[in-house]
Amino acid sequence: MKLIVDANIPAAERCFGDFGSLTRVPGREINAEHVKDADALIVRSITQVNAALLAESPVRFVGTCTIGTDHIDHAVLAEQGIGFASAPGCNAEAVVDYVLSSLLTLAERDGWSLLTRTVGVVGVGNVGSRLLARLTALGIKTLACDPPRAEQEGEQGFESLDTLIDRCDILCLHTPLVAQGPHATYQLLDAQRINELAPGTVLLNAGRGDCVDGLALRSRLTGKGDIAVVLDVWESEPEIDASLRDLVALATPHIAGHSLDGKLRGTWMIQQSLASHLGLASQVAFADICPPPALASLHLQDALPVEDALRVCMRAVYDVRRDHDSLQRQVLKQGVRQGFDTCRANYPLRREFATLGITLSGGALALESILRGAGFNILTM
Ligand SMILES: NC(=O)C1=CN([C@@H]2O[C@H](COP(=O)(O)OP(=O)(O)OC[C@H]3O[C@@H](n4cnc5c(N)ncnc54)[C@H](O)[C@@H]3O)[C@@H](O)[C@H]2O)C=CC1
Ligand SMILES: O=C(O)C(=O)[C@H](O)COP(=O)(O)O
Repeated sequence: MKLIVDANIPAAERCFGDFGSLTRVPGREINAEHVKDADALIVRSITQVNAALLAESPVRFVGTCTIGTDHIDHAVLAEQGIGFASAPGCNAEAVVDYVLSSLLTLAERDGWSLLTRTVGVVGVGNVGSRLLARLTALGIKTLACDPPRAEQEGEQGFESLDTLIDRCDILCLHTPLVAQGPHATYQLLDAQRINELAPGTVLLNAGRGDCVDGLALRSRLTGKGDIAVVLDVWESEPEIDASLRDLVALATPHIAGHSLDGKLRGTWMIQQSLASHLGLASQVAFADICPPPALASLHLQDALPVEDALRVCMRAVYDVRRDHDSLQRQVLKQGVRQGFDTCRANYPLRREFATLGITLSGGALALESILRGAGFNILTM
């Protein structure tokens, strides 16, 4: 069996080596020539899997080691009877870590408290529901918007997007890109909604770039300039709007989900799906491919203000400022397109909050529930 595998998929040899021979190709370069004699194609989000790619290909299985599937033409796969799997939820915890890191960083930079804000979460799936759970555990007031779920499960617990815009200090977008239909998300935040954001609002998008009208966002930032924006995802990646990047408070190159744990979980889930597609038993356990973290534990022995304690623990694991700075540096060096992709290809090792064990003593014992709520692993001494 011949497998074409995105070069940025970790542990691919370990996970897919038993199925056949692997050819590694950078995701943006995978083309019809590569797949003309392949049996399986394993991608991440940057390979457009469509009729043009698959027209002359005998591929029988496509797997994407990602949550999002907007790069996949599902109709073409169905027409050609090609098996498909994605990795729902694989990096959802990493995205939540990213959101908390971003919000606590902005709070510190601009002198406000996250704990007193109301946060609106748009898209309450694997990412949004985990984010809501952690925010709630931190005692933060939240509102949720998910019209497809409200339609299926009833309105209780869900609000309209307009209510969130009206009542929230912070708006976090975690919607998939859906081009058409009653719940389309293409430019969900259009010019009108962007103009309706109250001064001081923080807008964070870690869903898909096309869910926000970038030109309208740029006008709001160059005009009134009275909102703060965190963007991990962009229209036209990797050729992102350089002037929008200059205007936002935190700009990162679509890495919110790039924890090692999240990437490995994605690879492993697709390995499981391919094994089941082939009617084989999977030979790889997740524990076989996921290494222990370099930083296993941290001890806090006295009281700290709550948000300072959160930042100390969070930054021991992940600091979003590193990714923001790295994009800025790389864009200056190589230009927007190349800089964006270099940051992603050379992404440093990052673990999830849950990999950090925290022990507490003295005054720090009072921080137990808040640190656990933020996603850390509280160890007993
Ligand atoms: N920046 C990054 O690195 C990452 C980005 N993502 C993006 O985040 C998206 C969400 O991820 P998950 O939560 O795991 O997906 P999911 O499929 O579990 O949940 C998506 C939720 O959005 C809701 N939704 C759909 N249309 C909506 C609308 N018009 N308004 C409000 N809600 C709507 C759905 O009903 C669903 O509950 C992915 O599709 C992907 O595009 C995911 C992982 C990493
Ligand atoms: O899982 C998703 O959906 C994502 O957006 C991925 O985290 C993006 O990862 P890459 O495919 O860009 O490596």
